[in-house]
Amino acid sequence: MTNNQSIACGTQQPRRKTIRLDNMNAHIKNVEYAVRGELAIKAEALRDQLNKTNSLPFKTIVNCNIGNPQQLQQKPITFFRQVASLCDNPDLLLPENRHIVSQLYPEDALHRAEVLLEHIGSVGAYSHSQGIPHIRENVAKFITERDGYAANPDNIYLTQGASAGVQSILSILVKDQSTGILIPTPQYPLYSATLSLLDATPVPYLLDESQDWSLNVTDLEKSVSTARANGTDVRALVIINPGNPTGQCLSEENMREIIEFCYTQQIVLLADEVYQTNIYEPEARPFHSFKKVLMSMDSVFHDLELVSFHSISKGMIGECGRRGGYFEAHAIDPEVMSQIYKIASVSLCPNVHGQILVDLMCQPPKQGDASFEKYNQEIDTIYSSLRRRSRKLEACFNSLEGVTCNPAFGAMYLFPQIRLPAKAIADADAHGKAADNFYCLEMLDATGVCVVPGSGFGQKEGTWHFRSTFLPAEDLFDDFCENLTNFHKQFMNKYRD
Ligand SMILES: Cc1ncc(COP(=O)(O)O)c(CN[C@@H]2CONC2=O)c1O
Repeated sequence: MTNNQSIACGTQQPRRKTIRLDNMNAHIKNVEYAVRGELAIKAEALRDQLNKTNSLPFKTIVNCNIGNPQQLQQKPITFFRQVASLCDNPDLLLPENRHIVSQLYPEDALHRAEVLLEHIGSVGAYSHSQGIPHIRENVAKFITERDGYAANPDNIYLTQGASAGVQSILSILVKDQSTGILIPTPQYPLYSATLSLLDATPVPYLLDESQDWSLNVTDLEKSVSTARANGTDVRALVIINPGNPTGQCLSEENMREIIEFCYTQQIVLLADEVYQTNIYEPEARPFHSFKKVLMSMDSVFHDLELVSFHSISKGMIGECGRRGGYFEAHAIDPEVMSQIYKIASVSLCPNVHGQILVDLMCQPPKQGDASFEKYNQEIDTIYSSLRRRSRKLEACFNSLEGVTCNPAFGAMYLFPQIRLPAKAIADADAHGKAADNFYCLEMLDATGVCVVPGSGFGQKEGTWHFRSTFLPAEDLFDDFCENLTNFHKQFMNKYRD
């Protein structure tokens, strides 16, 4: 029987797919990214269910799994959206429209959009692959003003969020499986996921929960010497400061030790500083950039290879969806810089909307500008609310039986340790789940709150954690904490030994 005949009478075998799980890129199958993993997928399914029935014990899903402020009703910064909307619709700037538009937009927003468009042309055009030179000059100016040491626009790349910058630099650094990259435990899984994709060797170093998640250089040295003894070519150290998921903020002294360590061990320092304005104890734990600390040290260290990352997704801005960020590549071999440029050019350019927001993040309204008061008031309102919510949720977690939680000195997360009854761990095992994952699934089913199990970030053997943002809107926060408290009591009673 011909194929057509077999199709006609419905007896044809299903056509074998060309691309299948068994023959696709195996490195992709090894990738894990818990921030949007099992819990987040189940939360979306429950959200769909809520839209159809009210059969669940809660009315909404609260996504505390991801640092996505505007998903949880945080308002965008007015000035930023004014300038962005004018850049998107330049006819608004035409003289014949000015008398109407100037009733809706402040003078400094109109002027900023005109200046940007002089350098951009159209937001619909490809830009320079490194990012628009004018914006890179503004980023360099921001870094120089922040640190007190010069930054070169040629060493700055605008990126599709910090994620794209991190993945680009790691792909340059990783030669083959023997390449080792030091990543913290716990870590933000962008790093472990990208190393899986590149088939590189993650070299974990433990953060000390008993010391506010501090980093001990002695532990770094042990990790490096063990890895190198096993034939791993350890080349780079990832530092997330302020920390995700742990919220720690490094002291200047600790940073100097880390810089000396990298310099003597011939290790490239990758400084993920996307939370540099999410600083909740600025007196006790201020933010210092690694670039500033490096340049403040003896000039012998100034040749250390350092790549620093920043993003528009965090801080008080939270423009995650616009995908904007940058990295500054310091003291990188010029021939390697050419390779970085080549790879950037393969993707043509980062999106221009994200670039505009990077410009606004780095050069916001200044004292005396028409929009300064409103801008400052919006930033302060968001900042003080984040700080209050951080402390409220920390206190809530520390009030729970068997739970301890370090304060968040920075970032947007808390990472409490949960001590679970043996029966709960046994039940988790029976369900084929890690104990913290099982606890988080039970929390989601009972409250609609979606968090991420500590196993998605890595944790010290024998400990269990979960990560939650403190982003739910402040007017819902007391209910949010009460729901978590009630769930925890029920869970602990259910599994009490
Ligand atoms: C430490 C760190 N670096 C980089 C990024 C990437 O940011 P971009 O949006 O600029 O690519 C994130 C995002 N934070 C993720 C997303 O939300 N919750 C998280 O843990 C992050 O937490």
